[in-house]
This record gives sequence, structure tokens and C-alpha cells, in this order.
Amino acid sequence: MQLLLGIQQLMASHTLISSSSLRITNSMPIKCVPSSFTPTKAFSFLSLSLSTTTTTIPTKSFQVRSVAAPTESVAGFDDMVSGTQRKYYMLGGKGGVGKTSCAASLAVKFANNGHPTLVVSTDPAHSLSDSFAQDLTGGQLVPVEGPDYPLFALEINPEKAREEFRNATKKNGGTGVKDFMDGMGLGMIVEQLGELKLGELLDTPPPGLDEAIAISKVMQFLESQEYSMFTRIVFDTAPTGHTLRLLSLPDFLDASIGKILKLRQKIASATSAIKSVFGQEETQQAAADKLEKLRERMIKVRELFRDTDATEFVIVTIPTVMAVSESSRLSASLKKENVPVKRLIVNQILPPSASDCKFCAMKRKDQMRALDMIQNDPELASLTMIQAPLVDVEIRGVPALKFLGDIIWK
Ligand SMILES: Nc1ncnc2c1ncn2[C@@H]1O[C@H](COP(=O)(O)OP(=O)(O)OP(=O)(O)O)[C@@H](O)[C@H]1O
Repeated sequence: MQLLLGIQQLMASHTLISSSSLRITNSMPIKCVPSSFTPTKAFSFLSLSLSTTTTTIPTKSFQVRSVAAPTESVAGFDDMVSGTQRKYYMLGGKGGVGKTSCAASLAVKFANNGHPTLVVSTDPAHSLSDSFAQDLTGGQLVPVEGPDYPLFALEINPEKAREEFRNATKKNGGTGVKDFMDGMGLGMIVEQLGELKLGELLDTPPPGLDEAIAISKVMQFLESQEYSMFTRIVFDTAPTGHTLRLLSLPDFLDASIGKILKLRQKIASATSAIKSVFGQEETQQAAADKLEKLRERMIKVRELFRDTDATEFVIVTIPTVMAVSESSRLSASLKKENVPVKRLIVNQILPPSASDCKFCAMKRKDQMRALDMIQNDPELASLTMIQAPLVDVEIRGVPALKFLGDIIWK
């Protein structure tokens, strides 16, 4: 009820804050919060003021300007929604900025516009269930209730996926092989395998590995008929650090697995007779096939990331210096890796207020500084900036996500 109230109130103010090109000024006649407030109360208070004020809003004083100066204009939601060929959207950024909320809102909007949509979480923290306020756990396709057309969610369990990977590679590069090879005087080959650092990778996997394997798992799913219906796939990715490592992983794993497979082929003839005696040949072959499949999928993941026709990476940030700095680094890395990035969502911007209290005035000033920083950042200034307001209640459930989606995706 409270959520609906907040949403209705925000809808009333929607015309004031929804445009990506609107500048938020302090000229609107909205009361500010009393000095003894908590942040949560403060924003409820703001929206309450929005709904109860009877003063005419001086729209003239509400300046319109382009906050970011995109070098090339980026088509809006009409373009994102057009066509039935499959498109992938990956949303990423610093932890807690609103990646899941933005990804879920985009998925709802696609589904409401007629696209059978899949939203996938590769973030080990998994907040899709919380965001949709529905149980979407289990690592399987789960239908999301609410949108007009089919929307399914998939929360990949990176732990489970990594375990499968570990089991497959252990048979080739793990201790079982080492003992076996040592016994045959072929220990130096194992040393060569050691140089590939695959064992190290599996014992202390870098955070991006989970993500890479999770996405590889998604690719595996997507090869199946069951998934062919989806024309839009939205990824809610793990925080920035994971994403950056993920980008370099397909190349690394591709090279490592490639070398392992080559080495394996080299020794295959020398050891096949012995292996057949020990009855291990079949298992080895099965493991090698699994590795080869993983490698093929890694190549597909790498290609997918760079496919400008099918993929777009959307950076989500908040107006703070720290988040903007991180977004700038993320944007630079994505560009370096040739991953298509066009849009930057600046989430949680303070809604307009006529008479800010000290706290709100400071906060607003701080946010404006961060927005200016974006304008002057060589990596971010060229992206199309989408501003999303800080809403007075948590965004949970399909109606709330639809509301947020209508503000962000235009
Ligand atoms: N514009 C907004 N107004 C108000 N609350 C918001 C807004 N955007 C996100 N939130 C809230 O902020 C919290 C974090 O959002 P979300 O889970 O989407 O972030 P995230 O970047 O995916 O986090 P994580 O990195 O932990 O996965 C949630 O409680 C969400 O409801």
C-alpha cells in the first residue's frame, strides 16, 4: 500500500523528473524535511509534499538542458525494442548502485512490449528474487508473474557451475593426472601444465571466474531449444571488479584450455596403451570433450561481448565521486575490450525540492558535483546519460519495476 502510494505520488511528479535531459533545479515549491529526520522518512516526506502541495509549479523556471553531451545520438527504447532478432543487454556497475533494479525494470519493459524475455543473474549475491518479490531461485527457468508477455528469470549458481568445471578439468590437469603421469615418467608435462596456472586458478579462483563460468553456463542453456523463444536477454551482472576480470577471462581460458588440449593430444599416443590397461581412456576422453565444449563456449561468450548488433553493455552508477570514478574506469576497460557501451544510468538522483534543509542542500550539491564530473569525464561524457530519481521506497515487485522502467527506458 505504502509502495503504491509512493509510486502514485511519484507518478504525479513524473513529468518533472522523468526526462533524461531535465536539469533538476531547486525552484520547485516543495517543502523540505524538518531538521530531525531519518533519510527514509525524508523521502516519504518529499513525495508527500509533492502530492499535497496546491501551489502551481512554475514550469518556466524548470530548465531543460542536455546533461551529457553525446558525441553521437543514441536511439532510445524504440530502437531497443524493435526487431525480433535476439538482443542481449548487460547491466553492470559498482555494488549497490541499482544494477538489479535497472535490469529487472528493463526486462519487465521488454516483456510488456511483446518480447518473450529472459532476465539472468550472474551476481553471486542474487537479488533478482528480492527485486521481483518472487522466489526465482533454483538455477532453473522460473516464470515471473505480472508482465503482459512471458518473462522468465534464471539465477545461475556460480558455485555449482564452478564445481562442474573443476571436476572436468581435474581429470586433465589435476592431481589425478599428475600422479598418473609421474608414474609414467612424464612429470615434466605436468610441470608444463602447471605453468598454465590452471590449477592455481581452480584452487583460488578469481572472482571473475565464477562470472565467466556462469555466463558460459547461460550459453549452454541458450543452445537448447527450450530457450529459443527468448528475443531479449537481460543480464544482471556482478559488481565492476568481477566484470572487468570476466572480460579478460575468455581469452585466458581459451588459451589455457587450448594448450591443455594440445598437450593432451601429444601424450595421447604415448599413453593410450597404458591408459586402456588402467581403464581410464574413456574418462579422459569425456573430460577432454567437456573441456573442448567449455572452450567453444568461451569463444562464443567473447564474441557475444563484442557483437555491436546484438549486445549492449549499460553502465549503472550513482551521483557520487567514487561511483563516477569507478564507472569511468569500467567504461575505459569496456572500450579497450571493444564491448559496445552507449548508455550510462545515473540512479538515485535526489528529486527536486523548493527549500532544501541543510542535509538535502549538501547532498544535492554533492550530486551536482558528481554530475558535472560525468560531463567532464573523457570516458563518460560521450555516453547518453539517463537520470533516474531516488524513490522514497524500495523498488520491489513488478508494478514498481514497471514504474521505474518507464522513467529510465524511453
Ligand atoms: N532509484 C532508486 N530509488 C530508491 N531505491 C532504489 C533505487 N534504485 C535502487 N534502489 C534500491 O537500492 C537497493 C540496491 O539496489 P539493487 O539491488 O538494484 O542494486 P545492485 O547494484 O544490483 O546491488 P548489488 O551490487 O548488491 O547486486 C535496493 O534496495 C533497491 O530497491
